[in-house]
Amino acid sequence: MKAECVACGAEMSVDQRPMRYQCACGGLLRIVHDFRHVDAERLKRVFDERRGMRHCLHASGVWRYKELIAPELPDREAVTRNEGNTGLYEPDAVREFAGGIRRLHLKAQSENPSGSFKDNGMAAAVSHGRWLGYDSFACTSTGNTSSSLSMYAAVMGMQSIALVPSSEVSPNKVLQTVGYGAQVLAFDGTYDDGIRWLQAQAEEQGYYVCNSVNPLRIEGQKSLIYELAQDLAWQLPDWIVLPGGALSNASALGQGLSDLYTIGFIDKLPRVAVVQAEGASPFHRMAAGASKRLVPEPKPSTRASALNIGNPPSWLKALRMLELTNGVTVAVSDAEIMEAKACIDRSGVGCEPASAAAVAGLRKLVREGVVARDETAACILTGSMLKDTDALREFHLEGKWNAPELRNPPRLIRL
Ligand SMILES: N[C@@H](CCOP(=O)(O)O)C(=O)O
Repeated sequence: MKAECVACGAEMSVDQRPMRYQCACGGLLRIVHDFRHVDAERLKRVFDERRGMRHCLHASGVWRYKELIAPELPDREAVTRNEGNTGLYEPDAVREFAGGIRRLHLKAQSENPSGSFKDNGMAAAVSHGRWLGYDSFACTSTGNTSSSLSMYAAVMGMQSIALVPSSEVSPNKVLQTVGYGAQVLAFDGTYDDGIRWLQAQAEEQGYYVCNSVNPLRIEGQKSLIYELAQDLAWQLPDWIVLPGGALSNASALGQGLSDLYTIGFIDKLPRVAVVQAEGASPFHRMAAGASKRLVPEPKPSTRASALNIGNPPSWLKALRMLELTNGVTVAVSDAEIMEAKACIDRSGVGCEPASAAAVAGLRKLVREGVVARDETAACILTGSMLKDTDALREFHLEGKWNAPELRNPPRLIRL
């Protein structure tokens, strides 16, 4: 597989150990494909046929698109838990909440087997790591990446190591990671500190790193936009709106949209909006400011714990995506996030707080007139409602946050 540095353009291979995550200049890598001979119409038919399949590699919502993700990877090395194939919903209440735009879809990546969007990318990363001969897989995580990694490591019968901040993470996610059998190492600090440690130690420890600094994670994750496009008969909405923490989804969207456009699957690029939490918004501050270099936030803090990241490694990839799609960024408060979450939960779709940032951000962009009421959008829901049950308790039982009309505490009765 050929990779290219996103900062300086240097080319290298990622076909042998030690796995490379960065160029000598410090830039992250992206996988480069040669799509010149791809027949778009034939592939669309193949992807449609695979959509109806069950119990085989191509039934996966990632490996359905294997030709565009990792054509060189032998099929026998591809690991799957039937990831992808997630639901697409149009709840009217959420559309109204978001400002009453013409059409709003929610793509529930939360319906992945470990309950978050990470599975799309993780399926590709662990498969690649196993192909290279690794048997120890590591990540640092606020809990979704670690749950996903430990699930796949368990499926492969291999070891996983998860560095997890000792505070401001959801216990549900940590317990899920423990349950799948990872060795969890708790530390004082944030995701950013964990990434620094892995960058320095992984090779010496023999770990294959499964965070989104790994270009294969991004390759797998781009299947999200392939699947959404296929869901919608290859007609994407005017806007794709997604939360931004480590910015892996923003990067994957850039890669996936560029593929779809280059190959000719779509003839128009949607605009993309990246929504950050106010307490952890270095990317938004950079995009809104004059300098195009990310200034890390030393003490990120948001209730949407999956977004609690001050130094997102993929910021340059995400910036390129904004340039490609004429995209925008916006920041929303924790109260706005929790209100949007209550509305999404009440619609029957449900999500974790970080996901709700997408809908809160869309609402703000409609209010500001950036998104017009006659436009269409899809919001990406990244994690399941059960990923953070403390958030439900705080909102419904403890009366935290606003929007009392959405509160629904149980009533005590005497039988
Ligand atoms: N919220 C994430 C942060 C890790 O991001 P990654 O994209 O580097 O895996 C998590 O679930 O840990």
